[in-house]
Amino acid sequence: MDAGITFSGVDYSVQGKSVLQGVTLSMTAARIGILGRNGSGKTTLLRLAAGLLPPTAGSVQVAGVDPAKDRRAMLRAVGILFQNPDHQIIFPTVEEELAFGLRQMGLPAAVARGRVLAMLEAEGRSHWAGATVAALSQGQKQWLCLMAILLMKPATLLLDEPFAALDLPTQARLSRRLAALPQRLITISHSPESVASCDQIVWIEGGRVQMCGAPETVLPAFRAEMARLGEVDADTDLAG
Ligand SMILES: Nc1ncnc2c1ncn2[C@@H]1O[C@H](COP(=O)(O)OP(=O)(O)OP(=O)(O)O)[C@@H](O)[C@H]1O
Repeated sequence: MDAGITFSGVDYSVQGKSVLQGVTLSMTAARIGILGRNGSGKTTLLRLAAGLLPPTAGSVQVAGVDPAKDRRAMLRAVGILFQNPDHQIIFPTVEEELAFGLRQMGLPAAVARGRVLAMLEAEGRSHWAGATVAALSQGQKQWLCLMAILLMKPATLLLDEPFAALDLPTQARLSRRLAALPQRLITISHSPESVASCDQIVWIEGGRVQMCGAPETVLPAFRAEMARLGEVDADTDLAG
């Protein structure tokens, strides 16, 4: 595996609001889970790691490269799956959407098309090639976005709640498929169960790293804190 993703003293503010403060992290393990409550800053962290946002202060490095400065290098380095596929999909048909990343990487149209059709066939979904994206359900759109990323074979996959819109059999299939991938996976979740098999857990709270380490250390502390907060009959502590 490569040198991973490092954050050094990263702050991120938007519209005068401080979203992340002093984040210093080294994400080098093969399977990394990012846990935290709603609004804690998880998605922002992922977007910084993908170079979609530049830090307000500090620096982010992906395999030694600033992801916000070298977008082309990032196509091979990281692929990001957004929580909402509607924020990701650009093209009207499945085939065009799947081919887009490959075309950006410089592949000729005929080669990109061949890879897209081969993947659809391997997935038993050849009939989807000309289908309009608007005709797909949310779960099917999420699957489409994941396939688009897998076609590009990035070294690290950044997954923002990848199971949120999927039914249980599809979740199980996707879990098996993700588990078998050779790439580094960084997965956001609210649920400690879904990241229990990761090698490294990053717990974000209020825009800061609350804890980072092995699941045996971080998950009991996270569960205890969530249980404590659940006892408190108020949501005034929720970031907003
Ligand atoms: N563009 C923006 N403008 C204003 N506030 C923002 C913006 N982006 C993020 N925030 C704020 O930053 C905080 C963290 O947002 P973020 O989406 O990173 O949280 P999250 O941990 O991924 O939440 P969730 O689990 O609910 O998806 C939230 O309070 C959010 O309102």
